[in-house]
Amino acid sequence: MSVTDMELDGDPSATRTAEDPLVGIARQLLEEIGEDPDRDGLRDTPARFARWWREFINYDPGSLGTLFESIGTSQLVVVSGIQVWSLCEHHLLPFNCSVTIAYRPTGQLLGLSKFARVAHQYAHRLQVQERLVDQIALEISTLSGTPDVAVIAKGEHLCMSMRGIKAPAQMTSTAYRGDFGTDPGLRGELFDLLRA
Ligand SMILES: Nc1nc2c(ncn2[C@@H]2O[C@H](COP(=O)(O)OP(=O)(O)OP(=O)(O)O)[C@@H](O)[C@H]2O)c(=O)[nH]1
Ligand SMILES: [Zn+2]
Repeated sequence: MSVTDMELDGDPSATRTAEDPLVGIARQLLEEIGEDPDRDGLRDTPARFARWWREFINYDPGSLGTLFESIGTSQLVVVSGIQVWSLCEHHLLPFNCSVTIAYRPTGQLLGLSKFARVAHQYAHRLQVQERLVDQIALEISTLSGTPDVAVIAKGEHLCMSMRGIKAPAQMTSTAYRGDFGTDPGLRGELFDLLRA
């Protein structure tokens, strides 16, 4: 839901700007942790909190469908180092990932920027890293019309670094579709490229 003018009493002509319910939730949170939401410094915090959550959840990936005519070869295309931020669904704490997307465009060629747009689209929601890579791989496959897609993400989760076990660590997750799942040679070519 966005922060918008809302209809009052079912009368579409009577509108006013309604306060985002997230503002009230943030005020309650501040009170619960012993803060005064009306003190200097915190007065605008509930509205900022609401804005950042809406910005995160309502992320618009923009245009995704730009495709180019295939050049008729089956070269491997790898886009690496795509940095995304997501939120772990267990603790609502951020994790960041460096995402690599590879595909063998037997169908059409996908515009270069679209790989990052897709990665951000699926990062902007409550996630686990394993599902994030799976969803990106499926979307790239659907958009490009090629079954051969690999996605690798290396992430650090604040829920592990700043709380709980407090052991910063990197998690790597992979999604291999099509020949990437069955052909060790193709995966080897990808790993060689990533090492180069
Ligand atoms: N597999 C996976 N686990 C995640 C991810 N993000 C967070 N987790 C883990 O989710 C688990 C939730 O475990 P719980 O035991 O229910 O929660 P908790 O008591 O706060 O666990 P601790 O983090 O060990 O203190 C933790 O082990 C987290 O490290 C993710 O993307 N993938
Ligand atoms: Zn977590």
